[in-house]
This record gives sequence, structure tokens and C-alpha cells, in this order.
Amino acid sequence: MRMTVFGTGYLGATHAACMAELGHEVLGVDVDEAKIDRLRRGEVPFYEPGLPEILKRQVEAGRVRFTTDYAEAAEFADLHFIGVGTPQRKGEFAADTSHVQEVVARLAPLLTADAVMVGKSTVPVGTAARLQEIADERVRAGVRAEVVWNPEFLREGFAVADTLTPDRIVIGVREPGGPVEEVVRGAYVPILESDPCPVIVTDLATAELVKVSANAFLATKISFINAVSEVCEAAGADVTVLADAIGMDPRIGRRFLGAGLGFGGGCLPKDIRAFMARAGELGADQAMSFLREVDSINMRRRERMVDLATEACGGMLIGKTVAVLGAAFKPDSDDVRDSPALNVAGMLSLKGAQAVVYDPQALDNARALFPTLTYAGSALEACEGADVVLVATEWPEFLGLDPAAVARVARGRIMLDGRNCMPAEAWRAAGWTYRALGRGVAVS
Ligand SMILES: NC(=O)C1=CN([C@@H]2O[C@H](COP(=O)(O)OP(=O)(O)OC[C@H]3O[C@@H](n4cnc5c(N)ncnc54)[C@H](O)[C@@H]3O)[C@@H](O)[C@H]2O)C=CC1
Ligand SMILES: O=C(O)[C@H]1O[C@H](OP(=O)(O)OP(=O)(O)OC[C@H]2O[C@@H](n3ccc(=O)[nH]c3=O)[C@H](O)[C@@H]2O)[C@H](O)[C@@H](O)[C@@H]1O
Repeated sequence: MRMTVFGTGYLGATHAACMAELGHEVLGVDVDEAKIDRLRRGEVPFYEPGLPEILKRQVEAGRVRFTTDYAEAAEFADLHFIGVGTPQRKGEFAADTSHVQEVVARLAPLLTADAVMVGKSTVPVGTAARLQEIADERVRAGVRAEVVWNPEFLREGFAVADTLTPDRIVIGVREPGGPVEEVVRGAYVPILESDPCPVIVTDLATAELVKVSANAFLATKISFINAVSEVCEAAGADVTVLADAIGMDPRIGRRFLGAGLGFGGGCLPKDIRAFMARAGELGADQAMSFLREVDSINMRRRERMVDLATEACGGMLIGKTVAVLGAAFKPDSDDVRDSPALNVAGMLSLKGAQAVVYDPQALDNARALFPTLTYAGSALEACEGADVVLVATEWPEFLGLDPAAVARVARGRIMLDGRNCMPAEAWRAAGWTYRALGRGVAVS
């Protein structure tokens, strides 16, 4: 099949390359010339394991191409995926849907034949219906453009596998069982034939809500364990053992009970805020008000980490050096949007510490966002002269750090584990004081 993908960021570039890998002919479209130039050369403009190989192969095979030209896109295909950004509006909780609106408003009048526009971006419920109105207003006489919602559930770091072998495919469509649904299913036929997964066909509003509900649930699960973590600290208990124990109940499950610095990134934080805002607009503000607490628990963990670092420095950060290991919001990503690691580094720096940050993949993005922090070229370099070593992102290379080697370069012997990921016993055995969020008993 021929298809376009509007937006070539984390979601769109992955979708475009993977659709080509499945055998489709794909045209990726973006307004960012520099990004399109890199993609044309077969370069992924961000870090995503496994994606560079697929992109290069498909660009060379000519199955995926890139453009900034909407007219070319309108002519290329009758199936158009939309994966542009829906960031949080400045100074508000609500999502900014102007980019998805712009895609539909610009594309619709260029269509010369009936087409299907498939939204993949995460949007407030009701957006698809509004986009349908925009499409109806803008198409030429005799042309029909049908808006469908097909939310995306991929995780950064696992984007390729999540796209090629999804848990489920959700299709929100005005007329289930009709020809439009068939067109969208067509894109996924190679997946459904090789490694079938459930396909849930529903209305537009339900499809939009499935996505934000999934992210809200994941955020709630993380904040639940982080709230318990606060009690563990006060009671001298160990949240990691507790999470193992409650996670053995299959109704609860251990995944997403990782206590620590909490969730960040370009999605969970903005999605729970947008969900609250939209519920409020619909008159159901009480229903989602608990998400405000989910958000506050999450932000409190970052402040608690700064308090722990301050305590570790004897109550005063001025003149102290803290090595912050990690800048990405999670490992296997270079994404620093709302990164807990950088937020903590920023707060430490504001309180007078020198925060020296190292990350295996996210340094360029971190520098662009927080130019005034100090950056190091390796974990050991970041630890040189550090009074405290703080692990903020659980990159595998940090887990394997040799405590004796770090001790040779650091000034202090305090390890603060913001992700409950470090081998505590090995660090203690090497003479370090090890402290972690939610592990009162682990304080030595
Ligand atoms: N990053 C992720 O892992 C996932 C993201 N999502 C959702 O997907 C959407 C996109 O997210 P990301 O890819 O992370 O964002 P991103 O910021 O990496 O990419 C968005 C892209 O859209 C482009 N764009 C903006 N306006 C445009 C227009 N009018 N025409 C063409 N391109 C335009 C931007 O230049 C940018 O390259 C968001 O709604 C997000 O919530 C959903 C699931 C996973
Ligand atoms: O809508 C999206 O963009 C995506 O958001 C998340 O994916 P992602 O943001 O890539 O990363 P996650 O693995 O969900 O982690 C999110 C944050 O939660 C934190 N986290 C995760 C798990 C955990 O147990 N504890 C915890 O603090 C991570 O460190 C990270 O900061 C969802 O998992 C995806 O299904 C969804 O498609």
C-alpha cells in the first residue's frame, strides 16, 4: 500500500520506517527541513535502538522517502497517518492540538480523490470529530476525507518492536465494518498475518480515550508505588521488597512498580494534565481530579531527591559537587522532555551545587535545554571530585560501574540511587554510604 506519515518525530519516523519494513511505500512529511534532510540521508535524528538499521535499509530500497511538500503528499497516497506533536499548552494543562489541526486544514484542500486521515497522535477526546469538521469544510467538492483514530502505544527505547509486534491495534472509526476500516486494517495486514494481535474497532471518542486512559493508568501505578515509597522512608521499610511482594499478585503485576524519581518524558506528564483539562471541559472534572495527586506525588520525588542530596552534603549545597548520572527521562532514549534527571540537576544547581551531568546518549539534547549545567564526557569524569554521586537514569552502564574505580576519583563516598537500580551491597562493601528513594532500611 501507499501511505504518508505526517510528523517525523519519535512516533512518526518510527511508524514511517516500520511501515516500509512491512512492505508498504511510504512518504514521511514534516515542516522541519533539517529533520527531513537527515531522514532523506537515512539518518535517524534521535536515539532509538534498532531504528537506524531499518531506516537506512528502507531509504536505500526507496520504500520510504521524505518531504516537506504537502502537495506531493496529497498526490502520493490516499491513506495519511498523522503523528505530529500535541504538547502541553504554555501555562495551561490542556493539550495544544494546533499541529494536528494544521495538518488536516492544509492537506484536505489538496486532495483530489477520497482519502483516509488516520490520527496516531495522542489527543483530547473530541479532537477527531473536530478534525472531521475541518476536513469537511476544506475538501474540494466531490472529495471525501474520512478521519479515523488509531492511537499509538509504543514506548521509546522499544519503538521498533512495539510498532512491528504491537499488543493490540485500536481503530476508532465512524462506521465500523465499512470500507474505511478496511483501508486502515490494510496497513496492518502484514503484522496481523505474521504475528496476530487483537484489533479493537470502536468509535472515535472511545479510541481517543483508550490512549489517554492507558497513559493515565501507567502514571497512576508509578505514583502509587512512589506514594508508598514515602511511607516506607518514614517507617524504615524497603519499597523494592514491597513492590516485589505485591507485584506477585497477578491482579497487580510487578511492571511499572519501579519506585524512584518517577515519570517524565514527552507523554505521561502532559497526557495526564491534558486528560484532567479535557474532563473539566466536559463537566467531569471531579472524575479525573485524582490525577492532580498523581502529578504531585511524581513531582515530590524529585524534590525529595534534592533534599537527600542536601542532607548528604551536610545541609548545604553551596560549594559542593554532585555527579548526576543520567539526563534522559529513561534509559535507551535521548529524550530529555520533562526529564526527572535534568529537573533534579537543575534544582541542585539553583541551590548552589555544581551539578555535573553525564548521559550516554542525551548530552546534546540536555545541553540545548539546560545550557548552564556542567557536562562530562563519561560517568567517571562526572564523578571526579564529586561529594555525592546521584544516579538519575538507570542506564545499564551505570549499573556496572565499579565502586572502587569511582571512589578513586570522587571526593565523597555517598551514592544516591534515584532509580533503585544500583547493586547496593557492592557499593556498601566498597565503603560507600548507599541511599535510595523508598528504602528506609537501606540507609547506612
Ligand atoms: N514519543 C512517543 O513515544 C509517543 C508519542 N505519542 C504521541 O505522538 C505524538 C508525537 O509525539 P513525538 O513523535 O514524541 O513528538 P515529536 O516532537 O518528536 O515529533 C513531532 C513532529 O511533528 C512535526 N510537525 C509539527 N507540525 C507539523 C505539521 N503541521 N506538519 C508536519 N509535521 C509537523 C514536528 O516538526 C516534529 O518533527 C504526540 O501526540 C505524542 O503524545 C504516542 C505514543 C508514543
Ligand atoms: O504515549 C506515549 O508516548 C508512551 O508513553 C509511555 O512510554 P514512554 O514515555 O516511552 O516510557 P515509559 O517506559 O512508559 O516510562 C515513562 C516514565 O516512567 C518512568 N517509570 C517507568 C516505570 C516504572 O516502574 N517507574 C518509573 O518511574 C520512566 O523512568 C519514565 O520516566 C507508555 O509506556 C507508552 O505505552 C506510550 O505509548
